[in-house]
Amino acid sequence: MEAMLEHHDGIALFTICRPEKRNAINFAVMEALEEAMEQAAADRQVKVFAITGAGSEAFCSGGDLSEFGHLRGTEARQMLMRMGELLYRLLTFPKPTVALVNGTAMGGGCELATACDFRFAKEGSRIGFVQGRLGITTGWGGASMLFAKLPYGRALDLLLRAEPMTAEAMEACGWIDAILSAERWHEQWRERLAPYAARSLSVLQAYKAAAGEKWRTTWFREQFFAEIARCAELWGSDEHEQALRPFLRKN
Ligand SMILES: CCC(=O)SCCNC(=O)CCNC(=O)[C@H](O)C(C)(C)COP(=O)(O)OP(=O)(O)OC[C@H]1O[C@@H](n2cnc3c(N)ncnc32)[C@H](O)[C@@H]1OP(=O)(O)O
Repeated sequence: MEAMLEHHDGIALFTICRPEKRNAINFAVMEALEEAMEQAAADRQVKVFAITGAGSEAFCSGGDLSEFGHLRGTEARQMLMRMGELLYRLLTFPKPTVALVNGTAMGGGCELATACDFRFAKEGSRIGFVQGRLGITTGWGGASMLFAKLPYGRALDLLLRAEPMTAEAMEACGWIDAILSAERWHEQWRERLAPYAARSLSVLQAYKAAAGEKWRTTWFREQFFAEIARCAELWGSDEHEQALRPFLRKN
């Protein structure tokens, strides 16, 4: 089982279940995420959609490099567009969404979390938009979302540094909404989400409809998918191939 969907007190919790790969996203996880979002959007008992990773090490290490690292040309572009479409759907989801960052988040794992309305991180988590060190850019719309959600200089700094940051640094720049205790992680994120789940579905959906206007403009959509197309160009570059070589040799 690559992922699962559980329900707790009005919260639909989607868990990526690949701890041995630090919860990297492969095609099976994409499919499971698509199904989970469809179910959670349609289920009137669900008030909040949350995403986390299995195990105690990682939230999500981004795209599965052993599955995606060999993709070239059209195949790479299709993979990036597919996940980009899913993250755009998550960004415009009709109910509040939360990334429960329970450990390391790297690359596309940070893009996944950025697409959510809120990001709560377990203390000690390391978070990095590391794509720039791999000869690529964010390829799932992450930069477009980041520029819209953080002050311009903070967003650009994270992307250009392309290095793992502490949870404290990510909270200071506004990406993390709250750092929660490692010992009381499950209890604390439930406490944080309970007030949202206590609101009526019609109120939640009305606020999300208002929030969604910003993302549905032609300008934003074009920027979001142009970013993905640019990453697809870089995916086949020598710089990216060289950066992945040590990883692909090992896997
Ligand atoms: C789509 C575009 C993108 O997402 S580009 C960004 C892709 N992601 C990355 O570059 C992150 C690569 N991974 C790492 O830096 C580290 O594994 C992190 C996440 C920091 C975790 O470190 P650590 O806890 O020490 O674990 P580790 O490196 O020993 O890894 C454990 C096993 O998991 C695997 N793994 C990890 N990340 C990925 C990944 N993205 N795709 C596929 N496999 C991954 C490692 O290869 C390792 O496997 P094994 O135990 O050696 O077989």
